[in-house]
Amino acid sequence: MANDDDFTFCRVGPPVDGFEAQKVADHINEIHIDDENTKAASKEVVDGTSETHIDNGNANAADSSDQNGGSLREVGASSYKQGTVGSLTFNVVDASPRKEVDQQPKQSGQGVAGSSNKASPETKTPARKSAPRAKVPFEKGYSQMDWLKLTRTHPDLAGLKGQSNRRLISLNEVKQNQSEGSMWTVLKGRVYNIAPYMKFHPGGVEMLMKAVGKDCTSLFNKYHAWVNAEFLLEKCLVGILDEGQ
Ligand code: HEM
Repeated sequence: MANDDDFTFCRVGPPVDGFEAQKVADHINEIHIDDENTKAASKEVVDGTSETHIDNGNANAADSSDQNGGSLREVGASSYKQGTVGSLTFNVVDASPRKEVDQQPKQSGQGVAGSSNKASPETKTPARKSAPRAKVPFEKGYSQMDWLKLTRTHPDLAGLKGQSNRRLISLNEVKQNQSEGSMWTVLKGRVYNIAPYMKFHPGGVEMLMKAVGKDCTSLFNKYHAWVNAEFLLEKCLVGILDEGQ
């Protein structure tokens, strides 16, 4: 060995047969290294002056650095320590696999994908069950913006021809309006002519056709309770459903 004062060793075991530790260090039994990864104490051969205690953990890092002049550095997946005892310097390399504690923050980062972090309730991301989207690409000129423009410019989208839209309408009358320009539906107690909205409906014509001639409130709520139909269909209002009939 070129420099007798410099020891570098990797997690050595207890002295092997025939090796007399006492000849190398007087206080060999007072020296121990606690490794949190294994909790197994390894006895190291150094020139002990007083008890030397090295913890492989952040909480006690001061023990190793301050008292013994050692330092802790992270080298890839292993930890690497350098310490001094008396005039001797020594290095401890822990090449054991990283503990689960180190892996936990990484797992919580993956929580968004909602896959493999079942063990910890804190890191669990609530699984959001949403219905599969069934939006239909709109034809040119039939976007929601185009619909809003039309509602502002068209004089009679409902097809009222001068009639009041506060009129009470029976469900029977709603059923009778299922022709091309006059497709009535009931939504939340109001009767609308949805014929002009057909090609603008983001869920497609086929879906909206299911609403024609009947009360579509439950279907509407099933797919998109959040949609503000009162606003969207304001100009399509024909009347109020006569609940009594
Ligand atoms: C009667 C008035 C209705 C209006 C004003 C209306 C309006 C809308 C609007 C604004 C959207 C886009 C929602 C979004 O982007 O989040 C939409 C999507 C949709 N609508 Fe309607 N809708 C009506 C009725 C219905 C009915 C009766 C059905 C089913 C039979 C239906 C089925 C759908 C579907 C499947 C979508 C696509 C949902 C998605 O993107 O996840 N709609 N509708």
